[in-house]
Amino acid sequence: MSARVQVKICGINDGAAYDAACRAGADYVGFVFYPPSPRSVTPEQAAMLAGRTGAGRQPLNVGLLVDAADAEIEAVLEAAPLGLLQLHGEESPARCAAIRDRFGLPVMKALGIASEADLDLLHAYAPHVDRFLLDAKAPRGASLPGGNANAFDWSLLSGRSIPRPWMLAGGLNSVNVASAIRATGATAVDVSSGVERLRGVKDPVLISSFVAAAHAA
Ligand SMILES: O=C(O)c1ccccc1NCC(=O)[C@H](O)[C@H](O)COP(=O)(O)O
Repeated sequence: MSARVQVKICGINDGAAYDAACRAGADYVGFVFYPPSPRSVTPEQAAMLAGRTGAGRQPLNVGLLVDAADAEIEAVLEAAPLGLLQLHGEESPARCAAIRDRFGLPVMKALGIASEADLDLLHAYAPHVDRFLLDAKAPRGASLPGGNANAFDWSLLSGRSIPRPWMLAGGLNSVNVASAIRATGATAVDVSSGVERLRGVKDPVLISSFVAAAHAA
């Protein structure tokens, strides 16, 4: 029997969503430390959310940063108990390595995938990161580098060996997540827009149905 697919709910910014993710059995929750995002939280808000107990298992807290300077990462880590840093900007392999060394936390590099050429980058990053998050590229003119509800061509991943553990992201929801898992062989999935009622507002019912659909796949 194959292991259950892991689930990350990204962009948690209120207690009801955090509790719903815990109750549903999400493995990871993502806190967005990027003020232009409607999902953004302060380090103190993330700490409050991560400190909630009583709604089931505690997921691993993931801090999402976009081209953050060391001082910003330091300020986040002083307040928020994170277990994984998701780098979602233009961080180079060397910058990923420097962040991993300096802060002593595992690093997950997000890569936008639109073509085979984007997958070639995996090899440059692999020695310097612990995981990949394979996401759609932001559409031209998008205000955010991620969390845009668009999917990439999953067939690009079929038969590919990815040189680190990885999560599939981009335009997933409870209706398409099983097909996405079948098409790509993903063993972990990440969602943000697909569990929102309005942009930036998570819906506990959608969180629960997404996790159930991923686990049933
Ligand atoms: O979600 C954001 O607001 C965000 C802001 C800046 C950089 C990345 C961001 N989100 C990245 C994520 O991890 C999303 O979960 C991933 O892109 C999938 O998003 P969606 O297609 O909306 O499910």
